[in-house]
Amino acid sequence: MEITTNDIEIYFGENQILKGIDINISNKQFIGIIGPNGSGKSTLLKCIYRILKPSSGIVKIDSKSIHELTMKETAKKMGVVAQHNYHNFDFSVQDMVLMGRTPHKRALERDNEEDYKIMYNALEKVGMIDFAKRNFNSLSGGEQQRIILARALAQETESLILDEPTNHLDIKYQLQLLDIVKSLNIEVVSAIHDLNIAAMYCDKIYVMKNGKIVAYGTPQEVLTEKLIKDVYEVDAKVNLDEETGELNIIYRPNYKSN
Ligand SMILES: Nc1ncnc2c1ncn2[C@@H]1O[C@H](COP(=O)(O)OP(=O)(O)OP(=O)(O)O)[C@@H](O)[C@H]1O
Repeated sequence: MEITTNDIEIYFGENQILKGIDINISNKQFIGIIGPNGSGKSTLLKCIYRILKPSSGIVKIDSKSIHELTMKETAKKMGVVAQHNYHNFDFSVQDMVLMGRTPHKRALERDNEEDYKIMYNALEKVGMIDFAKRNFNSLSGGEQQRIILARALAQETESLILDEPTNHLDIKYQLQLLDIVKSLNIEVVSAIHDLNIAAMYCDKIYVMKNGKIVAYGTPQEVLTEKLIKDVYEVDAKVNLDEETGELNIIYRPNYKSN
């Protein structure tokens, strides 16, 4: 499946937050979106998963505008793991994950055995099976994040949209979450702050600054010392591990530069 955005612009009041964004997510690639705080990453993702309507431009799934699709059709195509998980109602963990099945069901159709199987599989996959009966709001931030991933897995979509999915996670679960996502072998687009994580998992990276895409390419092409300085105003040393071919980014704090 393919997701594209054509010349997306969005204003909040007089402020233009996205200034003509063209991106493409296809070929089962893991696409990262990086950029400083406030550069527009979440806003772009929200346009893709239909929380926001762009002021102009279109988002397409397989060359069809998403606004020609029903919400249910969209929810069969893309699952979302976003940053804020606050829920007013205190659902049980298993009910949260079963919600992922909604797009596959008719109105008022009850969850069947197959849905329960998918829910338990998803909980197993994220290592949260023992939490099935707990209340979602009683979980830690990291546990909640893994449940939200389980819900997206239960949705069995053709693509995933992730907005800082590893925010609350310790390093083990950061890697676990992204390993699970990577193993799905579907199109993924993810906003990521940690550049080393981006280097490890992304096939391609878009770099945003002030509402524009300022660079695009493989991690090795994009994550240069110059770009990190230009975009983040941070001095860094980028090493390429010859054995693994992996990038390793080390930051230089200001107090060490003087
Ligand atoms: N509903 C809104 N009304 C007004 N301004 C908004 C709204 N939503 C976002 N913004 C502004 O748009 C800009 C981009 O926000 P966005 O959340 O997309 O950035 P981001 O790159 O995801 O940042 P972060 O790395 O901090 O999560 C910010 O300056 C933010 O304050």
